[in-house]
Amino acid sequence: MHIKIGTRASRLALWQAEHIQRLLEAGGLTSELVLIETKGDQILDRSLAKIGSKGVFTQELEDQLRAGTIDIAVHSAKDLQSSLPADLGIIAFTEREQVADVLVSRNNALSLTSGQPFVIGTSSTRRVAMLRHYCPHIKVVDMRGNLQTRLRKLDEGQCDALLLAFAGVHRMQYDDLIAEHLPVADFTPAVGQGSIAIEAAHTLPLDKLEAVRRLTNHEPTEACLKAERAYLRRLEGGCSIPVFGLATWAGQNVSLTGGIISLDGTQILRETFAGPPAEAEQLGNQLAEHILGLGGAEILLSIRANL
Ligand SMILES: NCc1[nH]cc(CCC(=O)O)c1CC(=O)O
Repeated sequence: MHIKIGTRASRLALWQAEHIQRLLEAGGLTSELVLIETKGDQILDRSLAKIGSKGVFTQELEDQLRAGTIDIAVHSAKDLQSSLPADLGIIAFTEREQVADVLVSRNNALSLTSGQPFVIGTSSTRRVAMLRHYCPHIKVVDMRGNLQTRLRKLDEGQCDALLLAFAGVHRMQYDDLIAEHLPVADFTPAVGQGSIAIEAAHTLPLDKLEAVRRLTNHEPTEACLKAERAYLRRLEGGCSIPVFGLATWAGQNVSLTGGIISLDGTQILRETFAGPPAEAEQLGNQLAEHILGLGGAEILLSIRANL
């Protein structure tokens, strides 16, 4: 069996696609990569929040899934919108990498807890809001582009440090630049961070779907991501809304922590619910209802009005 894998062409996207290739190859499947450019790769002068987050890194891949020119599309789970079109679905989530955000700098002595002021480059509304909340002494500058572009801007002196997902930094082998791992209890990651999602059209032949799923899907991660994504979906948050969520597999249960933070960092809500993995999506929905009831609905309205 031969699988055509659609992927973006950034180094991180290629690492992810090649990771999937290795998993397929270990099970005796051959595959090829089809490189596809998305709007998010082309438009680099505007913030993601302004482009509109919906499908900005995924639309062109989804078009080719429908056309059948690729069998599967590989995405960072974090970049995949929480509601997929009816004719597409996620068929697998890979085992999750460490989920935390890390502080990346040429100066390994930098620390967010030391109280020393410095400048961080990030374009993530979640990270900006959390920095304002937990680290008001830190100045934040907007910084887009792929990892390599951001590191170049760091070296040009546009900032002293970046705030990034450990998963991407590690996969690109920049571990030497990690000055600090941030605690997930405060800097709760974005939904899906650290896992790779495989998307397919419902027209994908069943034998291919089953083979890909058997070789790449990690069930505990899948249950966690279902809970997180249901939470995000209920809040209708794309990746540009500062909603966060992290589920872990705890004994027999999935434990889901999720919340929302206002853009200026002044208001933050975060709660934890647990339940059986078979009801992961209900768990996400229940937590979302709870957060909305606590005042999350008002925070969400003001975020939408200000993005
Ligand atoms: N939004 C961009 C993006 N999508 C996935 C990752 C990192 C790897 C991952 O979490 O899967 C990143 C960069 C970052 O946030 O640092």
